[in-house]
Amino acid sequence: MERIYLDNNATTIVDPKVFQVMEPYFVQMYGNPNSLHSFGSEVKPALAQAMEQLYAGINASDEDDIIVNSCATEGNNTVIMSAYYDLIRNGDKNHIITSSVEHPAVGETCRFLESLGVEVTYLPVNQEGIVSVEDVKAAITPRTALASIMWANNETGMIFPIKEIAYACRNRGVLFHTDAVQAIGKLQVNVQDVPVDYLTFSAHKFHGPKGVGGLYIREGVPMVPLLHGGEHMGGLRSGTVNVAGMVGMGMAMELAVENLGYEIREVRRLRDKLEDALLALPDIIVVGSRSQRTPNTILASIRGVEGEALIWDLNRHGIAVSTGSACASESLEANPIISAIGADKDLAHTGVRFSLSRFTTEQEIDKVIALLPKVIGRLRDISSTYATPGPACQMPEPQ
Ligand SMILES: Cc1ncc(COP(=O)(O)O)c(CNc2co[nH]c2=O)c1O
Repeated sequence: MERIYLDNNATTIVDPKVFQVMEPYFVQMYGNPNSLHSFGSEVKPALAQAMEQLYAGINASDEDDIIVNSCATEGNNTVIMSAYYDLIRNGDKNHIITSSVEHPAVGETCRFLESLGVEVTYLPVNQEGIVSVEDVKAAITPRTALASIMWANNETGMIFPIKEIAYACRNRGVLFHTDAVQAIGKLQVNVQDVPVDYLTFSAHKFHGPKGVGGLYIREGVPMVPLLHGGEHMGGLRSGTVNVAGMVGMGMAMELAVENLGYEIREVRRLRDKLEDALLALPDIIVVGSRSQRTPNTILASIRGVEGEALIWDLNRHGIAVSTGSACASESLEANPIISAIGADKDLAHTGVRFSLSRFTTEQEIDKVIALLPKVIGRLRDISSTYATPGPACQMPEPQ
């Protein structure tokens, strides 16, 4: 059976060009870059080039740092724990600001710090699923150590006003971190234009390998390492460098920037084609306006159809989608994002996320469009809660 992959916000295929540059560092040039002999020294030029690609990809200046780690979960933990060690445990701060729709790598790390006595403000989102910069400003106190707000949400694709939030934090002397995992390769990320202090990303979200990520640290801002035990990454992240992974991530970053125009035009066109077909069916809503959304993502709520049921039915036809972050895929709980925007309980159990990539083809989208009415119709026919097409789905009234 031909399979169609529409879960790119969970992970992406490694671009063949990325795999090609990685391969030699598994079986030919496999030395440890810290070794003094030729096996170690021969890999250094590739690491230097990869670092240049990462700096160029987010327009970082030479004075800034980018540390290569294992993933965005590690990067998010590193930033938040650094704020705790440096500013809260050893300083006079005791407050962190984040949003109620962050990836668990931020949300659960903040909850862990609450167990250590840190005060955390979880900002709400509006019915579009977006955090307001006014809410960030209002939440800042003299004891706020850090604000951490994602650039784009992994379930809805909604893009947050990060430039405004970054300036609001800078003007009030608060360090600002953004989780840019769902932004790299989908919108322009320029740290000269957007004054973030920390920024995290993960290679497997933009056609690089799993198990390698990056943490950007602006010159002069504090960083207490999470991992100790060696001088790797200037002592900011100990552990033998994942040479092949770093080389692959550098190339993936270069290609992500190179293909941004295609993503914004062509991937968006295919996403809109699929979204239009979904909205032509009765009792379906999509979270958030397209103009405020990453070009590849649709979070749809399909009245009368449990999200998991639709996933399994589509999976039987070879189509891969998800109810949201893979981390939550096993749970049958209401989709927290749809709940957060104020939609009713029934809708919150019917969320399904479609996320495309530059490798998605028009033929694949056409096949999914042809199949959806049958799959949704079958599930509604056997649903105990869905009788006939209800009133056109209304987004909840603004509170
Ligand atoms: C915004 C965001 N931050 C952090 C992470 C964690 O990245 P990792 O540490 O490299 O895994 C993810 C992964 N998000 C998803 C993983 O599966 N479905 C998702 O939406 C994410 O979307």
